[in-house]
Amino acid sequence: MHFNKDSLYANPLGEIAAFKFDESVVNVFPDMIRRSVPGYGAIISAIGMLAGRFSRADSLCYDLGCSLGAATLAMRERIAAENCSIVAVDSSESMITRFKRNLDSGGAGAEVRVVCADIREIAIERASVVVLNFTLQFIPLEDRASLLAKIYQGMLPGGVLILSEKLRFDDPRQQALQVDMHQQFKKMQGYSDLEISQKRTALEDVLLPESFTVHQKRLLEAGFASAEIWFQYFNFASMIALK
Ligand SMILES: C[S@@+](CC[C@H](N)C(=O)[O-])C[C@H]1O[C@@H](n2cnc3c(N)ncnc32)[C@H](O)[C@@H]1O
Ligand SMILES: O=C(O)C(=O)C[C@]1(C(=O)O)C=C[C@@H](O)C=C1
Repeated sequence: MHFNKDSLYANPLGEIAAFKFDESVVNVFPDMIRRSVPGYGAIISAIGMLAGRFSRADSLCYDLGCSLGAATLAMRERIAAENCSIVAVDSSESMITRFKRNLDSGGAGAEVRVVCADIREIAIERASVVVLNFTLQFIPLEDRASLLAKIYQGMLPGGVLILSEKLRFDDPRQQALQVDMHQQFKKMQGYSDLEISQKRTALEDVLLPESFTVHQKRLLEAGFASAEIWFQYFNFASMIALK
């Protein structure tokens, strides 16, 4: 994997284009996500642990919005069930091309199928584990309920959905505090005020965070028996929904 340092927003940009998962982001992605999402590494390893526990024989594990496959690779290491493979899906061709190239260089464990597609358009079937690791936040608000309902319907009884998201808070003081602490986290990771503010502009209208209450309500409406937060670090959280 390439570990180029993310300096995409380091210089003043005249016009700030909407954030896209293109070639320039792919080149710096592992560094960008690790320095932008507090707790990212902990979440990736827990996804591996959960896949080890919930994966079933003759089932599929889905990594939806897989990017360069960090969650897929963590799951692949831990899946011991017979005839259980991983379907990794992303709509960014640049991400998928790079992920396939990295995957070709080897590694043991569950079989992995890498697919370039829109997750709103693929079939979900025989799923024991489904991962949406910081992906749902990029799906238009009006499409989120139907996507979650499709996932629920494609899951086997006893299956798990791991949903990680940037959260927003209804209380204005909480919202201001948590956003501010996240910015402080980014500064401690070496991002400048300019980088932080230009990235914030690029993500506006692209990354749409919702509150935990909204996520939980929608998961229950999709059919899940329960949905709880298992990890939170400021305004970034990961939820477990059980079928
Ligand atoms: C923040 S990244 C996900 C990080 C990744 N899951 C990980 O754990 O490293 C969001 C990803 O979702 C993908 N994405 C956004 N909308 C999508 C859609 N409708 N269908 C498929 N992938 C999508 C983007 O291309 C991007 O790679
Ligand atoms: O909120 C931010 O400042 C972020 O950079 C978050 C975030 C994400 O949550 O996906 C946005 C885009 C990149 O993929 C990496 C991190």
